[in-house]
Amino acid sequence: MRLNALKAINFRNFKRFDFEPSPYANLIGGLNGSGKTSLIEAIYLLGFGRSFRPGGYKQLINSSESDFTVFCEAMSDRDEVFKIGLRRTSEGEVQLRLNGETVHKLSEIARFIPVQLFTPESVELILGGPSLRRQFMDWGVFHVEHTFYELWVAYTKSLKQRNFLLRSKGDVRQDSFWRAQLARLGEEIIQLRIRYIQEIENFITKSATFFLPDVKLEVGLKQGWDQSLSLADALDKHTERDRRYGHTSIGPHKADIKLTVDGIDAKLVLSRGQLKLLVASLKLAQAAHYNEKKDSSCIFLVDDITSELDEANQKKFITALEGLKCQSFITAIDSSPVARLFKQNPKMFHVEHGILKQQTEN
Ligand SMILES: Nc1ncnc2c1ncn2[C@@H]1O[C@H](COP(=O)(O)OP(=O)(O)OP(=O)(O)O)[C@@H](O)[C@H]1O
Repeated sequence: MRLNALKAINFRNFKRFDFEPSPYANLIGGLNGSGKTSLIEAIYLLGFGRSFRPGGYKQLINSSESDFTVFCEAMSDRDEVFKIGLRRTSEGEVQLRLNGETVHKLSEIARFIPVQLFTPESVELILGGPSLRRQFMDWGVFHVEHTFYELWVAYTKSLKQRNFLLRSKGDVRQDSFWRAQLARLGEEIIQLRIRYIQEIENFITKSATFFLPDVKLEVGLKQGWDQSLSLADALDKHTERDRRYGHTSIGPHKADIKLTVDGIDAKLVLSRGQLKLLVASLKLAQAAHYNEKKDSSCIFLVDDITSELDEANQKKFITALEGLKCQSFITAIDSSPVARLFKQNPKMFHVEHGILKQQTEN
């Protein structure tokens, strides 16, 4: 998938930007606070329906306006064109458009914009809690298994219902109904995740070897309950405890990805620089798997590449992106040295005080 055109109105410090990116590499330069991150944030928003930065959607609306709009024309690798628009107002109204029609679910537009993000905060994927790794895994499952989203929505609804019942010390018979629902949906979810992790494992180890040749990484899935039990049996076993604490303590909502080096948790043995390279490997592996499964490519958003990777690793990262034929949007304060790392010249842009201009010379 590639963006042929991207437009935003009243988004962060931009009154408006409207441009036609390269189908491959796009480099966005500009001083601190000029609007580079905001530009890639607009693309992320189309792929996830929310920002990757803290603060709610109101922060995204230009401070002197009351709504923002982001619009793109995307083209699949089979040359199908999708026109996607998202508008949010300060009153909380959300409008989503797909090919001129109103749609109601973010997932209906998100599945057309498969976005990978690599920023200075991405190291949290390893250092942070399991929810970030679940999000990473579920991005992949969502994009390759179309049944996943509905299953996940149904599971989370049942989980909320059961937790409400547990907190309010409700009817035991109702609890066995919700346990059965969770067990049925949860087993389906975990099967999709197991298959995904099995498939992506080789991509991850190959990509990690490229960036960290001396590290022997192992990847596994913690499914969220004792693997020797069915989810129904595990939920039964934990019922007393769950009633006492008022929430469901096991299930796929507690899953995690295990990343180990010589049997030890990667975050305990790798340096901070190595952890960044591991994150780069994970994101590129996910994109490579997506390419192979979908016969289509992801869109890569990379914020502040020079602060994240040394020059040799910037070169490796860019070589990997070029190999995957991904469309990329890469920001850097000084983008000229980064441009020289590409085999094919990237399209160059410059942002100054919320005004985007294309640069004609590298
Ligand atoms: N809702 C908003 N309305 C107007 N301006 C905003 C809004 N939100 C953030 N800004 C401003 O937009 C500017 C651009 O921020 P952004 O993070 O995109 O810059 P950047 O070029 O990535 O900077 P850096 O290189 O320092 O990371 C900042 O000056 C910020 O204060």
